[in-house]
Amino acid sequence: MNQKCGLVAVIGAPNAGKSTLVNALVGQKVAITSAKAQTTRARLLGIALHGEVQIILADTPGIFAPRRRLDRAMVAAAWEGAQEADAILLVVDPLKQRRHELEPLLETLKDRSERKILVLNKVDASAKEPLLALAEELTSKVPFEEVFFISALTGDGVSKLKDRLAALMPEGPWHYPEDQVSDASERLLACEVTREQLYRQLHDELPYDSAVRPEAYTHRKDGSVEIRQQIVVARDSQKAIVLGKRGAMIRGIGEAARKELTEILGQKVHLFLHVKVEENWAEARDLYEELGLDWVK
Ligand SMILES: Nc1nc2c(ncn2[C@@H]2O[C@H](COP(=O)(O)OP(=O)(O)OP(=O)(O)O)[C@@H](O)[C@H]2O)c(=O)[nH]1
Repeated sequence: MNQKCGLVAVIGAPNAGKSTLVNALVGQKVAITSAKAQTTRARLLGIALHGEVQIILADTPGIFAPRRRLDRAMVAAAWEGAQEADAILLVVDPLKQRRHELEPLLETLKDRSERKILVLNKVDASAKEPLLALAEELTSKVPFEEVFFISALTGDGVSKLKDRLAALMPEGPWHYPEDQVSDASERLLACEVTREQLYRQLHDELPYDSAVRPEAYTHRKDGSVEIRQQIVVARDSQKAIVLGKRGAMIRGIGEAARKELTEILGQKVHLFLHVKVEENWAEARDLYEELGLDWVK
């Protein structure tokens, strides 16, 4: 058996479609997607299989100009993902290029020794001519070895990209068992599902300063799982928003998250959510560790 296995770092400005692409490559939902920028806080890995090849995808947090400690930790986590990679994919949304976030990435990428691949995403929503011009412009700035035009949403071009990635992976034994599509612990994945529901149901009312923290994850004797989570916000006024009138909002969030978790985990789920106010939680070191991020001063 000639097994192959390698790591691909997926980077790009927030909202470029990285999580959607990872899901499309893996063929099932592992990373959480959302229309709101910067939702990827923890680094989740997706594992795609292609014949004898295992492609490990680092679905990195959106990289943007870091201001606070949390942001800097996210950037560090993103680059850490790119460090040992056999290939770096830069995913760009041609419609919203977010130049202030893209330019520093291009600047850093151009001096890196890894194989670099440019992925122009969302071709389903873009015209052809500007796409070609953009590809030309970006390749003149960074020596990308290849350019792919894809739609992570419709799947257009994704299998071609996957074929190519598989061909690039070095020989070596698989790092993960065949049936494992993500090494994100179920605990963390469960928090991501709740966080996605928070974003979905509160839209722009939800402050960026909020997080979902795992409290307990217990397998009950009857085959069901009991999940307890904390929703952390920075102020009392935010707590009131999350709770809603007579708790209606948090009940709706919990119910939707529970349904999705039941489907993902394939077992009965009991989900308990608590809202906690923690001023300056973003500065709390233990939370960083729970999120799987390095503490960056
Ligand atoms: N039309 C279209 N929309 C897409 C495509 N790929 C992703 N999107 C949408 O773009 C938005 C952002 O996608 P994500 O996959 O969450 O983006 P991301 O780069 O992981 O974002 P961050 O987590 O903020 O870094 C979502 O609303 C997606 O549905 C695509 O190929 N075509």
